[in-house]
Amino acid sequence: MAPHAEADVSSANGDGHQPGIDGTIHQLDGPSSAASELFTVASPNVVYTDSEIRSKYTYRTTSVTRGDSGKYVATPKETVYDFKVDRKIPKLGVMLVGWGGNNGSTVTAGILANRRGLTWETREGPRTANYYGSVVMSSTMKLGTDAETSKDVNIPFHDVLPMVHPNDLVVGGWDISGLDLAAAMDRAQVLEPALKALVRKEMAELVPLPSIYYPDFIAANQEDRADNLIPGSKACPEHIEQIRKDIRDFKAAHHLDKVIVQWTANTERFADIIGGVNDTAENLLKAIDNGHEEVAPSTVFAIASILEGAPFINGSPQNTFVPGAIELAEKHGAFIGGDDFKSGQTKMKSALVDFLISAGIKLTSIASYNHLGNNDGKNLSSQKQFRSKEISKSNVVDDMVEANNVLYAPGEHPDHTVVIKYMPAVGDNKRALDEYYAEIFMGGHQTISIFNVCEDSLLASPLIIDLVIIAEMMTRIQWKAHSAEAEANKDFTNFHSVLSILSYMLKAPLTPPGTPVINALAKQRAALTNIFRACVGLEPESDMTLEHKLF
Ligand SMILES: NC(=O)c1ccc[n+]([C@@H]2O[C@H](COP(=O)([O-])OP(=O)(O)OC[C@H]3O[C@@H](n4cnc5c(N)ncnc54)[C@H](O)[C@@H]3O)[C@@H](O)[C@H]2O)c1
Ligand SMILES: O=P([O-])([O-])O[C@@H]1[C@@H](O)[C@H](O)[C@@H](O)[C@H](O)[C@@H]1O
Repeated sequence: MAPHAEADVSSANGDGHQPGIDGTIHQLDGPSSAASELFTVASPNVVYTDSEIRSKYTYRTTSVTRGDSGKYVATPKETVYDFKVDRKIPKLGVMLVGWGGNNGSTVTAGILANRRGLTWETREGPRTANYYGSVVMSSTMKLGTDAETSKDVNIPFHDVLPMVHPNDLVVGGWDISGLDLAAAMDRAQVLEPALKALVRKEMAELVPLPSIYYPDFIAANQEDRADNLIPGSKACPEHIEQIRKDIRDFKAAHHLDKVIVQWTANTERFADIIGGVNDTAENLLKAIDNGHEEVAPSTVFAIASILEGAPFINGSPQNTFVPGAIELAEKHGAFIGGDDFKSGQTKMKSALVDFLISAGIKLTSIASYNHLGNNDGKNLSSQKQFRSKEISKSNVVDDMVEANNVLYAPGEHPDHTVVIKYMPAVGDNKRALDEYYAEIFMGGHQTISIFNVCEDSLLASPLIIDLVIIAEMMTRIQWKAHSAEAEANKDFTNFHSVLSILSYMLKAPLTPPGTPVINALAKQRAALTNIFRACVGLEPESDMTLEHKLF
């Protein structure tokens, strides 16, 4: 295989041929992406054609105003939307920036193992490939209640809309380290030897494309792996064009319908927001033309993806999406999402804090310590990179605190500290130690202490998959305000460029400018689930179960 050639993870041979694309592997494994018709919605508001699902959806909210007396006035509000879902499941490629890292190599091997239905020996006995930890592939949603038994009927999340199957993903990407994916897998020290042996041949065929390297944005301790570089140490138009060409070439080589780019490379330092440099789309493009040193590699990848029409997702905490990048995405109608995979300690926090505060327990202190020994931890041992992570890990409680003005006065919030230490010995198996301290009834206290061993890359990899599948699904959903006289196809439009629907998978969710950030895990999942349900004309999941209460 030519050096730096990306390849479908399913390529069972080394000549660059993509059997997965041509269906050879599929014929062996059977089509995994055939849209399973698990259910249809019987409603005058939902119409199925061969190519589309159309639904008329009444969105019910409550508008609140202050009356003259100072009392709130709550007014139920209804807005009717038309949704249109393209049922054609595309041939989808994902290009990972940082493909040779722990996450990149692990998710690639995981997709390959799932696609081939591999089973391998471990100390605890045989294990078979799965997608545990993926909301899309391993969780369910309530479809409704059985008409006869009144029991809940739950369906796999993946079946609510015609989504891409991760087994069908064609994976490629870039890395400043030139190791092939088999060597990268060994370097990562994440997967069992028996599993690695089963995928080694295919993984060895996968070699990351050279990437851009601006030393000032990541820890100096990363320099020793930077041997696979595109010339140039600061942003320039040539870097944009090279990355755009890489995306086009990857799409053409694998006969893809779409490509999604996802950053799973090192955490960068925050970029300064500078008027005239990165505050607008025009200034940002000009800054790149002028080789401004404050434009980060992740922002260059985001710009290249936006200009190439490829959704770009940031799995790291840095402020990739400077204001100019967001404006550029909006101008081009391109999708972006981020920031920072929410995989372990913070995911737990965004559920536990929601539980405590919504239970009326006054959380007063959160101490979050963690140590890890992988290369991510090595990079984060540098203060500027740690600061990026500290920000994304610290803001996750804000919405839940602000939502409870009984417990917290305006501006009041729990003490919250985040510590990350690099301890090579534990490798990818991050230790997260948390103490939650709260005031309870009549001056009492509750102390919750958690010791949480997160195998970081095995928790992050399913999120990488979910982000790709959901972002791609969003490219096939359009909406318009319902009006009987509107022509059938007139006025349909995409969701906003900033895909806040991805929040569940992210620590510091990016939202459309001026809109609130929701970190509470249950709310994030409900938003994702209920938007997808609305696209097939179904009401939001309700746990009222009046049918079980109104006898
Ligand atoms: N549970 C998790 O693993 C988790 C959770 C949240 C966020 N993250 C973030 O995901 C990212 C990846 O995590 P990881 O454990 O895989 O880290 P890693 O260090 O193993 O992998 C990062 C890879 O990016 C490469 N890289 C660095 N700069 C690059 C550039 N400019 N272009 C291309 N490649 C570049 C490195 O060579 C490395 O191979 C980190 O930013 C981390 O903070 C990870
Ligand atoms: O998602 P989470 O477990 O809260 O956060 C993790 C941090 O605890 C860890 O230090 C870092 O290396 C990972 O990239 C990830 O961000």
